[in-house]
Amino acid sequence: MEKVQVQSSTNNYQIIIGNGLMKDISHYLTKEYSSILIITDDKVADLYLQKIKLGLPKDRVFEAIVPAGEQSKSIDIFYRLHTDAIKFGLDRHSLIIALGGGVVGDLAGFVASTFMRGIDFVQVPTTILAHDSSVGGKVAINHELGKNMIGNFFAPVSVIYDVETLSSLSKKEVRSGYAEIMKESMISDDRMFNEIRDTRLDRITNHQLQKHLSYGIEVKAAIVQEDEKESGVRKYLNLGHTLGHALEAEMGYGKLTHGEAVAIGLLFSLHVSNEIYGANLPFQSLFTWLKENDYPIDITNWDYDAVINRMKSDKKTTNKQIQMVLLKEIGKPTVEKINDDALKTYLQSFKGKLVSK
Ligand SMILES: NC(=O)c1ccc[n+]([C@@H]2O[C@H](COP(=O)([O-])OP(=O)(O)OC[C@H]3O[C@@H](n4cnc5c(N)ncnc54)[C@H](O)[C@@H]3O)[C@@H](O)[C@H]2O)c1
Ligand SMILES: O=C(O)C(=O)C[C@@H](O)[C@H](O)[C@H](O)COP(=O)(O)O
Ligand SMILES: [Zn+2]
Repeated sequence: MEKVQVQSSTNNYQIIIGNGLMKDISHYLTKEYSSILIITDDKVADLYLQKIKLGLPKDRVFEAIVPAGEQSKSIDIFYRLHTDAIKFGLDRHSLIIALGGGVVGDLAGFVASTFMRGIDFVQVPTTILAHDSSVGGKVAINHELGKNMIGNFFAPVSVIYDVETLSSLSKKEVRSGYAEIMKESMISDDRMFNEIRDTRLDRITNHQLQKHLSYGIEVKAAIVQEDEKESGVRKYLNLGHTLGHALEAEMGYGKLTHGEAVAIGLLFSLHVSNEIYGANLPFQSLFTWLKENDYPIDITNWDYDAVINRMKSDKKTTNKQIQMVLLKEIGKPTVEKINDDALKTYLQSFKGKLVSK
């Protein structure tokens, strides 16, 4: 078992990573609660809801199950969960458990942050991607016009990461989660970037996965501890997301997974970095890794103006000026303002590069 401590402005919480933690979840709760609401999605419920309930007191536990997928990060489902919480009689001494991937974590965390102006919540991540989403307290739902536009910074009281659950993930979800690990390596360490790039996701061992997850969590925890509300270095965790989020919204939530969209964004960030800084970042090498691991990178049908318009609703935008996280080198992130004309040129040359390869 591994423990990582994170200091936030409201509380100090632990990320506990290990095998088989879920069935003993009560051991890891730091207080007695008047009642507990488990929020999960229908796929995760089939796999793990009974298991987690075995470790909780029977008389005070309620459950709310939402449809699996990005579309559940919606205002309607958010409202329905508040209705459930009121009807179940939750009070200010109740706990919400977010059991699932990043969708459930972001959604349930936002419900917890707003129910009676905020009650405790625990993240119980079940995807690789959720090593990122469960840490750092960004909670949100989507607006039709933009990703995570309605949300909050609200730290969990703990993160209990039972990595045994990861064995039931599909290849698509492994791929999606690894895009964020790739991101964390790109903003922090050339050696780790090379190691991930040399990893074939269909042949990954448990040992490799746990090493990469621990690495990703350490990078994320250190950054959010230094800059919780994203006034500085936390922006680097947004590498690949200015384009990634625009694509998720433009294609329709759920068409591309978050990680698949971020993966395209990561490649684009290398392209723009090479163009702007005259750098020699490993565009070809990342492109090859993405193709070898079956990331969907078909960009032939993009409407550039629509994509640029979506990029403007990114939360880093100031005075309608898009800002992208770029790299001077692997491990040396920067933030750069980019005007719309330049962005269109970069998108066109990016497409040209992908088509010619
Ligand atoms: N708050 C943050 O800091 C942060 C960081 C990164 C991503 N995110 C958000 O996270 C979301 C993506 O998270 P995600 O990729 O985990 O998506 P997800 O929660 O939709 O999970 C992906 C799919 O895997 C299924 N699943 C979950 N656990 C499983 C398991 N153990 N076995 C089998 N199937 C399982 C789910 O039912 C779902 O169908 C996006 O909305 C993104 O914006 C937030
Ligand atoms: O924690 C962060 O900060 C991140 O940027 C992590 C991202 O992987 C994540 O997708 C996050 O939700 C994006 O935040 P947003 O502020 O761009 O919506
Ligand atoms: Zn992300």
